[in-house]
Parts: sequence; C-alpha cells; structure tokens
Amino acid sequence: MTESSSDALIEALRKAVSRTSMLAEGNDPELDSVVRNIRQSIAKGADAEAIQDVLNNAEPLLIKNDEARDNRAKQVRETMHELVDLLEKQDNLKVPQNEKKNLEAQVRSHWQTPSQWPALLHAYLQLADHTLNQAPSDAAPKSSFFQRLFNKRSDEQKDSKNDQEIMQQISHTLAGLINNLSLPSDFDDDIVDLRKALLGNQDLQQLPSLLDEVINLIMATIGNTQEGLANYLNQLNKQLASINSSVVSNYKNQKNLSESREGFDSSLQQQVADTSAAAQSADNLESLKSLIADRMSTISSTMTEYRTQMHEQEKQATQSISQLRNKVVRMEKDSTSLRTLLKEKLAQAMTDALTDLPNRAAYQDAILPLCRVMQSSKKPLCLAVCDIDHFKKVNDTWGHLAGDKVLRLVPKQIRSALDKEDLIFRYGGEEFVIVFPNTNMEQAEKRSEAIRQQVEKTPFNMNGEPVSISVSIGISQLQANDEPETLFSKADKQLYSAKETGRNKVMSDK
Ligand SMILES: Nc1nc2c(ncn2[C@@H]2O[C@H](COP(=O)(O)OP(=O)(O)OP(=O)(O)O)[C@@H](O)[C@H]2O)c(=O)[nH]1
Repeated sequence: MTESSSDALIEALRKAVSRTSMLAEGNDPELDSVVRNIRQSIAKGADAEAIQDVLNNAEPLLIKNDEARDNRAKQVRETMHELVDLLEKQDNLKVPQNEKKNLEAQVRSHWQTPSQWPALLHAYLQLADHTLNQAPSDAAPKSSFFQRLFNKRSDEQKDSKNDQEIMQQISHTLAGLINNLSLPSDFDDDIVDLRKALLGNQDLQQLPSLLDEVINLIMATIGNTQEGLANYLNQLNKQLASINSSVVSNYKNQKNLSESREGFDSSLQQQVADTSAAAQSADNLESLKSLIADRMSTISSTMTEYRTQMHEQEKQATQSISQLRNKVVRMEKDSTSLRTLLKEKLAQAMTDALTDLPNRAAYQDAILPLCRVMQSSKKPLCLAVCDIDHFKKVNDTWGHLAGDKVLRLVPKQIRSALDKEDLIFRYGGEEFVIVFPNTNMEQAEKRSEAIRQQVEKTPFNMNGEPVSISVSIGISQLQANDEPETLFSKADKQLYSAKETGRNKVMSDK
C-alpha cells in the first residue's frame, strides 16, 4: 500500500469511527460522553494509540447498549404475540387468519428494527378492528372498531362488555411493553403517566388516544413515523442535492481559479456526499438529526468560508480584470496611435519628400529580399542606375528651385516608360535606381532606352524657356551569387562609363 493510499484509508477509518459514534449517541448518557470523547479525539488528530484507548473504554458500554436494544426488541416481539393471542382467546370472535399470518410475518421480519415497531402496532390495531368488526351471525352488525371508539353511543358501550374486557387486557399488555422498553430517562414521566392511564383504563373511549400515546412514545424514542423519516430524508436529500449542485456549478464556473479553491470545493463535495451516505444508512432519527446538524453546520461554515474567500477572490479578480481591461484599452489606443505614428514615420523615412519616391533606405530594405526571391526562383532581375546629366548646371543656371522641379519631373518620365512591376527609388541627389524584377537584360535595356528617350524628348520649361534634360543609365543583371551591393556596383560602373562616353546613353553589363 502506498503512503498516500494508507493515509486515505486512515482518514476514511477516522471518519467512519466518528460517524458511527454519532449514530450511537442518544441511547445512553454514559455512552454519550464516551462517543463524544471518541469524536473529540479524532477531531484533535489524536494518534492511533490514544484513539484505541477511547475505543476500549467505549466497548463495554456499546455491548451493554446492544444488549439493552436486543432486550427491547425481544419484549416488543413477545408483546405482539401476546396481543394476537388475546384476540385468538376470545371464543366468540374469529381472527382473520390471513391478516394474522401477515402480521406474524411482519413481526418475524421487523421485530429487531425499532423504526418498524409503530407499523407493527398499527397493523395489530387493524387486525383487532377487523376481528371485532366481524359480527356473530345472530347479532346486529357492529360498526367499525375505530368508529365505535370514536362515535360511541352509551347503549353500544354497555353492549360491548366483551370488547371492553379485551381492551383492558390490551391496555395491560401495552402497559407491560412500556414498562419493559427501557426507554431513555427523558421519557420517565411520560411512561409513568401512560402506564397509569393504561392500567386504570375502564373507559373504552380512552383506549384509542392511549394507543396513540403508546405509539407516539415508541416513535419519539426510536425517531418518528416512517413517513416523517422518509419526508425528512427526502428534504435532506433535496437540500444536499441543491448544495451539491450549487457547489458543482460553482466549481464549474470557477474552475479557472486557483488549485486551492478546487481542493476546497472537492472537500466540500466530499462532505456533502459523505453526509448523504451516512443519512441514508441511519435508522435512528435522533442520531440522524444530530449527525445531520453536525454535518450541516460543518458544511455551512465551510460554505461561508468558501463564499467569503470566493467573494474576496472575485472582488480582487474583478478589480484586476477591470484594471487589466483599462490597461488593455489604453495599450490598444497607445498601440494604435503608435502604429499609425510608426507607419507614418516609416513611410516618411522611406519616402523622398521632394519626389514622393521611395528613397535610398527603402531601396536598401527592398533589394535584398527581391534578389533572394529571384535567385532562388531562378528568375531574372536587372538594376539600372539613372543619373541626370549636368544637373549642377541646371541648378547653377536656373536656380535650385528649378533644379527641384527637374528632380520632380524626371521620375514621372521614367515611370511612364516602366512596367507595373518595376520599382523606382530616388537614390540620392539627381540619381535614381530602377529595379526590373522578372526582367532579363534585353528587356531592361529596352525599357532603359525608352526612359532615356522619354526624358530627352520632354521639354522642361525653365522661366518660360524650354530646356533639354538627359539622363545616363547603367544596367546590370543579377547573377546567381550576386549580393545586392555587387549588382549595384556593376550598374554604377556602367553609368560611369555612360557618363565618360558622352552621357545621354544606356550602357549595360553584358
Ligand atoms: N536642386 C537640387 N539640387 C540637388 C539636390 N541634390 C543634389 N543636388 C545637386 O546636384 C548636383 C550634382 O552635381 P554633380 O554630382 O557634380 O554632377 P552633375 O552636375 O550632375 O554632372 P554629371 O553627373 O557628371 O553629369 C549638385 O550641384 C547638387 O547640389 C536637390 O535635392 N535639389
């Protein structure tokens, strides 16, 4: 056995002993103090030796109690037989044999079960009623036993001398039963009064109420009527089921909370389940009530503690969630505006303010992935460096603003000669870089030549005067192992060559 299963077994045994002691309570004052000791020892967590001592002390008392209970049961069984015999002894009466056998069978089955004793007495009264109600053939029919008892007419009472004798005998027998029941001392006064009433009973009218008293006394001793017990248990089960379901639903709702709370819940459920099981197996209402009161009080205080803890945790959780939500909302707002700002900044950072073209930084960002995609897919890519010829002269001749105007107009001419896919960047000053994805050298040369021609034929108006502007373009094609810098450098070399060899031309790295 593992240590944990051994611990679990010990805990189960502790509970079993504690609960058994509750069931034993209420039978004998001396025994009561012993069983309370047992429970206190267990509650205090006493060791096995200490608990064993207490149990040893309890043993003789438990045996004595068992013997007393057994004697009471025997007394009830004998009384039931005597009562039936009383009816049988009446010469002029015929006891219904089936009913009598049924009653005797009930007595055989239930004489040791105190909760069944009232039912046995009720069954006996039914038998007596049916026996007395069987009128002799030559006599007028008698009214029901109970009717006659409750709606007595003086003439009928006088006529039922025989019945009266039977009732007196029944009263004596019941008085003997009460005398020998060894009922708890709480009932001493009731027993004396009832016994007196039974023995002195000359009045048939008093017998039903006296019989009720006997039954009530037995029921008060052993618990209550079966119906009452069943109702009580039903109610209790409903309460337990409701607590259980609320605990279960709480458990489900709160399952995301800490493990300690889960443990707390499961122990509560265990208490409810244990109480329910103990309640089902109990047969003595007093001890059952005591057990239930004890367990309900434990459950109630556990629930209160649980609720308080839950309330506190929920309060904290609600505050945290609310704070968290506010934080998230703030963070979302911040992040949205930050994202917008960043986007703007990034766009600004990547865009040339004069021409609105992507700038050198944007080129640097874009060129590496572009090269890698083209290289891995083995598709062609060409790059052109395009520079305005003698731009310094433009600035010098027409002013810087005129130079700016040229810088804004040239890219528009370049764009007009490009494909949709082609990218144009202002690399710096009067220099532009054009990237031709999915384009071989021949196509790139054609488009570059188209650019050159487009710029050349466009009349740039400076202070009302048409001025010719030209561009020189160097082209290179990306090779399998080329880095972006290599690609650029090769194109730049071709541009240098174009400048060196007269400008307004396209040169390529073939
Ligand atoms: N207006 C204007 N001028 C600029 C700008 N950026 C650079 N420049 C001018 O562009 C000129 C570049 O001149 P250079 O690099 O000597 O060459 P170039 O005159 O174009 O002659 P080549 O390139 O040899 O044909 C300089 O005068 C710069 O001041 C700008 O944003 N606006």
